Amino acid sequence: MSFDYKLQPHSTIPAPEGPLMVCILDGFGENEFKDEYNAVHVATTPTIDALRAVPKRFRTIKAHGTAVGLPSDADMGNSEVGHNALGSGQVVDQGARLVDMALETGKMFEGDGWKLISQAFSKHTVHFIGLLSDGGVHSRADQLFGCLRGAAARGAQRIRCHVLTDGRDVPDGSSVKYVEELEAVLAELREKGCDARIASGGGRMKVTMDRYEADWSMVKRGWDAHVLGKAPYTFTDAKTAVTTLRGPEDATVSDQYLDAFVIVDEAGAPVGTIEDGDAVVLFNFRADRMVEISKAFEYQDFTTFDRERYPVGLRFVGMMQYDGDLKLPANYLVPPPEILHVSGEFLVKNGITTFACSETQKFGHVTFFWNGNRSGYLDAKLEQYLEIPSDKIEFNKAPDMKAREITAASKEAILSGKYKVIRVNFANPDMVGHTGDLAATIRAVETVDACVKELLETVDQVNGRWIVTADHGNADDMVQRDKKGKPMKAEDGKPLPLTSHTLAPVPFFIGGKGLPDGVVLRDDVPDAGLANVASTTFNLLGYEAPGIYKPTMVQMAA
Ligand SMILES: O=C(O)[C@@H](CO)OP(=O)(O)O
Ligand SMILES: [Mn+2]
Ligand SMILES: [Mn+2]
Repeated sequence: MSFDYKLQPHSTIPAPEGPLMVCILDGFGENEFKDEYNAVHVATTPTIDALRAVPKRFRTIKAHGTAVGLPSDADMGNSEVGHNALGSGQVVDQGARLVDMALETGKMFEGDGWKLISQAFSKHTVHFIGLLSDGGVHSRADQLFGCLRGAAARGAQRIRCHVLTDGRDVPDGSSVKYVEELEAVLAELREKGCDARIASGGGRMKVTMDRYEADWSMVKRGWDAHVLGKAPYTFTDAKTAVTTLRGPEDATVSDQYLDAFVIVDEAGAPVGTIEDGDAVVLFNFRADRMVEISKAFEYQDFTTFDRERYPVGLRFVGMMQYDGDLKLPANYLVPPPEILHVSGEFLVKNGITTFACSETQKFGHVTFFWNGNRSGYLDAKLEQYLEIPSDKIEFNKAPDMKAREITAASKEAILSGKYKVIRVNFANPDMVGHTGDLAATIRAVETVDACVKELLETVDQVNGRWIVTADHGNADDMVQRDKKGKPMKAEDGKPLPLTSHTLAPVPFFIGGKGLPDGVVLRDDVPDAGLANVASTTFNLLGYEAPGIYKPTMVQMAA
């Protein structure tokens, strides 16, 4: 029987005259630490402050851990799982957890993806490329180690690791520690007779891990280093590479931005180029930053940059399949989560029009992730997706990013009368927060507050309704803290910046001139999280929520 997408009118909440806007403040958490390092708290935000003061129309919701399908409540939220939950109304086991289970049960080593790479075990090299940290957003080092040990135990003769340093999901400077940990595992494999080494690397924001085609030159730098063995810097070991490229203590380069490097032998030859017949594993489970490098490996006729040499007979797999529509890559180690019946499908199947907008850095978040990791339109006749090109610089240098352009385009869409749903993502609190630059992050938050004001006023002009929320924390804590929550300082007395997301819940606001006074937040869903937003969205559009979704957070007061 085919799934029934028909939406029923809500029993008490009437449909709005104007549109419903759903506005995501990326990386804007409601943190318990309300001190000078909380950019959300410190910033001057009259709009959001006023929203917080409206009774029964503001609450916080969970945005991390098991509430968004991550392995444990120690896992911070991120955009992928956050937007998946927001857009699908459901909590599914996410990549991190699925890989954990595949390793625990040994299923990983029985699948077709593993069979493919194992063809290279006896006579060729197996390469592992990915983000080396335990951030748990894109990858986890312990999962890499599990794969490495699994390959060596099953006969891999030669292994090469190509490591992207993090400093974004984990403290900056921790790259050295992760390289040491990996070197220890590789030494253990060498003792067992497997020739295992690190071959190349670079910082995640400079090499390989571009997303949404913001800057393909990053991917080319990765290809050159990992495949061709060409990079601006060569070293004979990875720890020296990372410590040298970070530079002197008073002028360090962040782990995120380390230049590409290649490890060479005493004669200066790269130790691990990728050759005909080799196997390549991308060990990140998260999709967005693996799609471009996957295309370079997978597509014979790839022309976006000159690969110079394309190894023949590669055995190429992703940790997961990163794009189900493109079937990219064709081979993978663990099947990705299946996210079915997302809210966008209900909308288009009921003839409801949508406008979705963000800048490049978050464009796929409000489209691809929102739609359960589907690329392209669900129905091109009913939807318009607008991407505003992001700047190609470090975002603390231009913390306004493209917020004003996004606002202008969204206002136009709201006023056009063409769309019933307007979906917007402001990247600033997250992207600037990741730089660890407190002053710039405060500015980012203030800019977004001003933009939200404009959007709310525009929605009011057309008697619409709105939801303002976020996908996870980031700007709400900009300092590393000890177990008691006390800000940590470096030896020179400077605070240690926090570049990662936080575990904080996020705000959830409803309102709008077109929202009847009686529509208020329920007080009987205290544990609600991002997955409860979709039901709420349908109610505010005047429909009952689909039965398979997490419960709504609103009701019409009696
Ligand atoms: O930049 C990214 O890739 C992640 C952090 O690793 O951030 P977000 O989940 O907000 O996209
Ligand atoms: Mn995000
Ligand atoms: Mn982020």
